[in-house]
Amino acid sequence: MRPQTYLACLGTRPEIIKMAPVYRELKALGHSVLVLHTGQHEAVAQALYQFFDMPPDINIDLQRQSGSLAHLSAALLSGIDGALATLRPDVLLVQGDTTSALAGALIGYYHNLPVAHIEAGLRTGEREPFPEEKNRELIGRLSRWHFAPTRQCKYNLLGEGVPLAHIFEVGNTVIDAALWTRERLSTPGFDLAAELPPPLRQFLDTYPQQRMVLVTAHRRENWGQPIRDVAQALARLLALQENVVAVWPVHPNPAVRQDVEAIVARLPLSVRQRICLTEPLGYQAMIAMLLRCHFTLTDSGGIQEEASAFGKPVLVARKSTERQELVQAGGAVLVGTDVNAIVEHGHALLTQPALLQSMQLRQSPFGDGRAAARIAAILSEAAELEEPLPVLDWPLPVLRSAPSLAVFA
Ligand SMILES: CC(=O)N[C@@H]1[C@@H](OP(=O)(O)OP(=O)(O)OC[C@H]2O[C@@H](n3ccc(=O)[nH]c3=O)[C@H](O)[C@@H]2O)O[C@H](CO)[C@@H](O)[C@@H]1O
Repeated sequence: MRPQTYLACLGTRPEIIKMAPVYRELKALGHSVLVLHTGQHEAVAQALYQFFDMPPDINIDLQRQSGSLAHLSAALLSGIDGALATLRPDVLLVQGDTTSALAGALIGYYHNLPVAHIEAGLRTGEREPFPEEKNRELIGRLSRWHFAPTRQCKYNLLGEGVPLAHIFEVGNTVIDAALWTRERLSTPGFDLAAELPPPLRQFLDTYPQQRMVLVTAHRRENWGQPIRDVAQALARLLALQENVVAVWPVHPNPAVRQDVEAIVARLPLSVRQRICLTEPLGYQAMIAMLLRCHFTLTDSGGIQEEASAFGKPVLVARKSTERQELVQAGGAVLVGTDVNAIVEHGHALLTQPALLQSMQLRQSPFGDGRAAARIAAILSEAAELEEPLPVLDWPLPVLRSAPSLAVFA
């Protein structure tokens, strides 16, 4: 084996969760893996790095002057560029569709480094999710290895001209992370109560038997009225079902938090007391809540994937999804943020056991928990064969002579 140095460039909660299994597997094969934390999600990041035993080697001091994506991108580009001045990794690893991942891939390209894209090929084919859809398309144009979680993702990449030899269908590393974490929850001596924020602990003690709906909402396109509608729908659902409670880890974004809190504060006590709005949860607590819930109502990508690994039905609070596999397998319904649609589907899941059962998948369409091991093996094998590792050798086809316009008709 020829040991390589990999640089994982990442900065948000879901990237840390999804990169951790790859970090672990590459290290287990004897490679060196450096971690560059971009600082995009500061509040929750350090606890996650600690949980996954993946300490950052470099932290960018990200000065955010505003909420603007342009400022964020500019700061990330110069921060990652600066960090690379002192490092010479063989391969740059990026994950998913964040602004950190796009900036990392672009800087990799500027520095002539081969880029490996983990979770490649997800597409809605629409403008939304904004800006993630465009981020992942662009990362696709900059990457040497495309680690597609599903067959559909592989087809999406083939349709964009990525050569088959560069695409590897491996599953999603989030399933690895979720199954690993579930195992830790059952380690003798593990104290879940210590991982829960005290108000949530108290809430679960008050409602030990009640069916629980786990809610999250944070997508940019849902800010404002759509998230308020999700909160209204939840309130109506709980008003219809007295024996049901909800846990909602509210995204730290002040706009999201204020909206949700204001709506819940105005509800009658009989409903309000059955909704636990909590701060963002640590990963073990989050996995425990997923295992405990009846179903989840979410606009999060990672939660859809994790829920499928645990056989939990998902109501997807979005207009479009890049995770059609779950809808097609019957594990999720795309309900959007329409109040009536959410109430109708939520009520059906709470009152029709056969429907609930039909949505409890036995197998996740997103993988079997071995995605990271496959990724590490593929990268190691490439390092054996190629000297030096090629950066990008799949140029788009260029038309050398003007074709007749009929070709485009
Ligand atoms: C458009 C889209 O779908 N894009 C996705 C987006 O990520 P997302 O939508 O999945 O983002 P979030 O919902 O923030 O994170 C989810 C993770 O956080 C855990 N969690 C959540 C709440 C909490 O209180 N405590 C926690 O621990 C949770 O279990 C889960 O693992 O970016 C990723 C990175 O590139 C992409 O991979 C991915 O396609």
